[in-house]
Amino acid sequence: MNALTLPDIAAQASRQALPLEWVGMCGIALPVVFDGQRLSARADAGVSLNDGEARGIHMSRLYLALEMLEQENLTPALLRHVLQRFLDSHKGLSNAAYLRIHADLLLKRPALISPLAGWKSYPITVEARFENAVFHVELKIEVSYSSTCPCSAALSRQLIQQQFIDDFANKPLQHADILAWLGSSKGIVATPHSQRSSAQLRLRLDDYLDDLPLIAAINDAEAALGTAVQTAVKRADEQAFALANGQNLMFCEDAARRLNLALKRSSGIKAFQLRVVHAESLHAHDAVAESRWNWEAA
Ligand SMILES: Nc1nc2c(ncn2[C@@H]2O[C@H](COP(=O)(O)OP(=O)(O)OP(=O)(O)O)[C@@H](O)[C@H]2O)c(=O)[nH]1
Repeated sequence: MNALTLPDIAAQASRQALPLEWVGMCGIALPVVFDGQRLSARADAGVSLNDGEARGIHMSRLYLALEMLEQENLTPALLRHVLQRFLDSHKGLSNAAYLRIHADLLLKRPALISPLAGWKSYPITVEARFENAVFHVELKIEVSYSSTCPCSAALSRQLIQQQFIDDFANKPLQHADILAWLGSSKGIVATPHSQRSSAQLRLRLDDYLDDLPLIAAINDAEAALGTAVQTAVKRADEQAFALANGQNLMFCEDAARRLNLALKRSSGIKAFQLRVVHAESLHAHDAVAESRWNWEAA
């Protein structure tokens, strides 16, 4: 059999000599390891194509470099190695390398009162880039929480007062009657609206971190928000959640401000952008607030 040489189109000269900012593959399936968990991930891997004369990059070389992520814990150092391999395998063609990893991180969360626990899924993206010999890592994290509208709560309280006036006007106030009234539907004639809400965090990390502060950032964000969505829930937990929401009324502006203050204190973060989305049950549209810190400077 004749040994034919395989045609290599990527090695041809480009008809239009033009550099490209990003060339690569998106949506590559691969397992990654983080905090002892094997996560099912999707990767976007790319390099710049600075040599405008070259027809194409070598996709397979980027793909094969991703093997490094299969066994080793995902750290800034590992991401840097992968990006360095992207560049080493594209000498003369590329001077910037990019990697985005999308996955869902599962964390076990205890119930508020009962001795139960359940898993919660957090969509994360780890984004690393090597540009002009400088290495950067960013994290994107989504955290779900519950928010109860403070305005709606005040309006509901007013209606409850009005109902109290209607039911007890010109009557002697008896403790037992009031207690029974409070336990009836008239005692809560109006309820404030609450919604499942989402905080989308984009965190630029300090240089030379040993680990990705994903779990710490999630924990700090949930502590600041106060009413993270729950996993396993018995009635005692639901009651505690109702109380927590009643003590934690917030507009989207409140949520954004709280997160801003908490993330400034969170370690390993040198800049951030955040966006909170309250998927309103009052409206068919969302209430949204955004905040950033050090973003342009970092
Ligand atoms: N550059 C480029 N390659 C593509 C594209 N779509 C598919 N490929 C394929 O990706 C495959 C791998 O490309 P290379 O990494 O250059 O493969 P190779 O030449 O066998 O590997 P090397 O010898 O390391 O260069 C090739 O078969 C390409 O046809 C595209 O849009 N651009």
